[in-house]
Amino acid sequence: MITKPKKQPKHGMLENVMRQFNHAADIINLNSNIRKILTITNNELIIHFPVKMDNGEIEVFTGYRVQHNNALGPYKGGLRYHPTVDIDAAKALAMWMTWKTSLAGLPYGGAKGGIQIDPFKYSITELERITRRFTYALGDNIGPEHDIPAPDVNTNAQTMAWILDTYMSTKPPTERSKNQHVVTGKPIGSGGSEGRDRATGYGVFLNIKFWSERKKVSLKRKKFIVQGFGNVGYWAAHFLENEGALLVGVQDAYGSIANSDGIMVAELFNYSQQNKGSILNFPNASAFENSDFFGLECDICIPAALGNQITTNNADRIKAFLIAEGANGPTDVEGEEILLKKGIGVIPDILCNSGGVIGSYFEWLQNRNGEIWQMDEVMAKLDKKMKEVFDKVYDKAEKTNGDMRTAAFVIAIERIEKAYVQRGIFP
Ligand SMILES: NC(=O)C1=CN([C@@H]2O[C@H](COP(=O)(O)OP(=O)(O)OC[C@H]3O[C@@H](n4cnc5c(N)ncnc54)[C@H](O)[C@@H]3O)[C@@H](O)[C@H]2O)C=CC1
Ligand SMILES: O=C(O)CCC(=O)C(=O)O
Repeated sequence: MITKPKKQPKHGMLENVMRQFNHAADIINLNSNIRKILTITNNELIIHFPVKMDNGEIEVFTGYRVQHNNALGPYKGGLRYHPTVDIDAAKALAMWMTWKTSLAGLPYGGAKGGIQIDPFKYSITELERITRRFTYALGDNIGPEHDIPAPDVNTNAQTMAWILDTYMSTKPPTERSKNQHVVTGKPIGSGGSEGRDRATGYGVFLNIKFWSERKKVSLKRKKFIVQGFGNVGYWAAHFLENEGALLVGVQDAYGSIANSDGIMVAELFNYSQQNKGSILNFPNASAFENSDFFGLECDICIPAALGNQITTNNADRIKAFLIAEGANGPTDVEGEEILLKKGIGVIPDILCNSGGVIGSYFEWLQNRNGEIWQMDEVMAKLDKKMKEVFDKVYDKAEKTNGDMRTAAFVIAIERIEKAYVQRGIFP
């Protein structure tokens, strides 16, 4: 069994998102001044901050927050704790957030950030101090009506609760309760919303379902594989299994497992919870080489881990008829060209994983309005919104005889372009 963490992908996401943007901008002949604005990020913050470790030593960490564009509303996007977080990764991920929130019709711009850290090397008390010091250092560069972080890779509701508490403690007592929506993805008891935990994975599932309905394909007994069995991968697998599909392969940071007869999602989840979040050595599946993962026999493939996973190295070996991008930027431009040539459907990240930020928007609205929505209400609203956005993208791709990513980018960019033009900046 493979026991060492996998080699992480090289950075290249910034180049990827820029190529995706420029391709769509060329197609719509985007106003050159607006293109200039959207090509750069508004603000880039790099923070070096010291934290006392459990052994009394000081360690200095590097955190990032990049705010790409806020033409449509406050900056919005997650915080990632991972060794690959750097300024280029944060810029790329912030840009994808701008296109995602615009495509979803939300009143938000795009941002992203995080800390360059392997969180598994630190104790929970150290992670709390690191998060609090980072929040303190960010100061009013975040804020409920300015820039609203949320969970991403290796951050969760607990991380958001620490950020909320630290941010609130910097405000006068009379202001504190007005700041609950400075982060989303909080625990339910601290202003979090029902359904936000599953919103991204549920959105991935819905996109697969809507796509299959359009193609008149049943999901019953369809085999699927998932890369990344964290928040997004687990919930997407859970909902797909409920629909009758069969999980046959999983890869996480530690290794790959497969069983062509099916892996029970709940069993694997319970196992990974007791195994420090890893699927390694799961008894009801066999381990195999990481490099063979995307070549597994299956119908649907869900990359739900990091960027640049489907590339020229493996795209031609993919057997699935559909790629549903749970992760941000999992497919690079050349990889996608190969997939499209092979006739494989690709539901692009800015559509496929947008259930998360839509769920965050619902949380933010509840906090702002002093409301508490029930789970069924949240899920019904998410369903409705995802269907609207999916239909827009699918119809546009069909009408223009193009791919869904280009269609999604065109819709997203045109909405921002319209906002700039309406304000009279670019007559
Ligand atoms: N959490 C959210 O609401 C949203 C997350 N996303 C994107 O979904 C992806 C996954 O995020 P989460 O599930 O929240 O993170 P997570 O931290 O909950 O889970 C990440 C999973 O990926 C695995 N992983 C890490 N490195 C890997 C590698 N090199 N190869 C294979 N697996 C690897 C981990 O072992 C873990 O199972 C990221 O790209 C994130 O940006 C997108 C929209 C919203
Ligand atoms: O929920 C949010 O605000 C953003 C989640 C996120 O980081 C993403 O969609 O990539």
